[in-house]
Amino acid sequence: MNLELMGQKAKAAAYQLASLTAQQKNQLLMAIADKLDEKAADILQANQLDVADALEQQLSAALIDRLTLTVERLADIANDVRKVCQLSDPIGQVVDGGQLDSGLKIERRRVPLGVVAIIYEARPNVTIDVATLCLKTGNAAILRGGKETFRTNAQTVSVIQQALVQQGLPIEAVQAIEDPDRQWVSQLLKLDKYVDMLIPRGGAGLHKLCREQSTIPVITGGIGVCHLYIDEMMNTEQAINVVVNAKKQRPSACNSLETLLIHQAQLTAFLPDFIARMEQEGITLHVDSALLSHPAFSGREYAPVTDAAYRDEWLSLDLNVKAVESLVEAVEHIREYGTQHSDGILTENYHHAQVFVDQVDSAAVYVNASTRFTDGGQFGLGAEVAVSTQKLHARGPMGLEALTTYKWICWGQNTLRD
Ligand SMILES: NC(=O)C1=CN([C@@H]2O[C@H](COP(=O)(O)OP(=O)(O)OC[C@H]3O[C@@H](n4cnc5c(N)ncnc54)[C@H](OP(=O)(O)O)[C@@H]3O)[C@@H](O)[C@H]2O)C=CC1
Ligand SMILES: N[C@@H](CCC(=O)OP(=O)(O)O)C(=O)O
Repeated sequence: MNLELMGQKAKAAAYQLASLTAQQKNQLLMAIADKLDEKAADILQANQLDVADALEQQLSAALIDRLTLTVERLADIANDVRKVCQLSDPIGQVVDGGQLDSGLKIERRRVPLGVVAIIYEARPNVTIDVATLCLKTGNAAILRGGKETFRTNAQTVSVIQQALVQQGLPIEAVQAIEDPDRQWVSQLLKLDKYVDMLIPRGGAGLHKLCREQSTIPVITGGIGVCHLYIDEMMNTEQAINVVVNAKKQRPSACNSLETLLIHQAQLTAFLPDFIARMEQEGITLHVDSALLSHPAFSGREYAPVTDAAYRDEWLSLDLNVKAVESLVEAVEHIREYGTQHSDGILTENYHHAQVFVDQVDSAAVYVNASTRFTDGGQFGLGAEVAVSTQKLHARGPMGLEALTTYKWICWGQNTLRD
């Protein structure tokens, strides 16, 4: 494998993609979706081998859940590609502009970034989501997925490349680093001559590596230590339903709930029903040591939460619980232990909701809703390339617009500056 050559070819492909019409790009995406359906058996077979290896290595349940494709999941992925077709193409949109006194007519026009590289977890849908969003925005992509999903990714990338060929486009528009050796990741980080944006999706080690070694501008898709705060003014039953959804709907995802903060005025009314429901749902509570003495917890064994557990994701049916004296204390806890991903308040008080929204510095802040909504599909973006946990140049679920930049186009009539 020659990464320099890969970069060169990706750049050349990107120039070609940049001048495709919306119709041509949509045709390509439809071809990818149809090929995914056609090749479903091959993809699922490769995935079964990846999953079998992961099971043999006794990898975590969260990793295996992310890695696993089913007939339904694969059909959903293909349908998501079709949904991206239906979105309007941001490329070529004139953001603003006008006629200047000098006579120049200027336009600020949306254009592709060029080449986007993504390092991501062992989650096969990401390969398709990222590739289709990049192609729809006229960007070439270099993909480096998690080592546990290399067989599945080889199949899905091949499907994408077959669709590219069918549409008369260069296969280098979507390339994958197929060798799992991490030395290629280190080399990729230095390809600034060809790669315009790097998106590392994953944990702290990956982000540190990219921050320290990448010569390419980086947008981080970071871990989600997500919180819900139950305010003193909140209906107990509704709050419990939201907590169950945020924790249980897909615990392996980065936007699932890890820590529940409860206003102390709610404890007596809330805890008995809450504890019973958690038992019923199979959710294991990890209780703050200061809260363990509450009578609602007596007669049962609970492990106290460690500081480290507050700072990390469970990604399983485990949940930290802590009482706070005020909204201010809840916000302070989230500032200290959160990862600026997704955090929410459950309240019937509009003013409290506003304070929370203003004071919590996360990519997605929720009022009376589950944190599980932080997702490009759910936000109406079709899909996502990552959930950015930084502020520049994109934040939260990154859809089509996040894969564009703009250009100033200046139309003159042999116009000269005075
Ligand atoms: N906000 C977002 O968009 C996303 C957030 N996440 C968060 O990240 C968490 C961790 O996920 P996980 O899969 O464990 O992530 P990892 O950081 O372990 O792995 C993600 C990718 O980075 C690579 N990688 C990690 N460390 C290095 C390194 N030192 N050198 C080279 N490559 C490296 C991995 O390669 P290899 O295969 O060799 O291990 C893999 O391809 C999730 O729980 C989730 O919260 C995950 C995805 C999206
Ligand atoms: N946005 C996605 C989760 C984001 C994601 O892919 O990250 P992860 O679950 O950590 O691999 C969803 O809601 O399913």
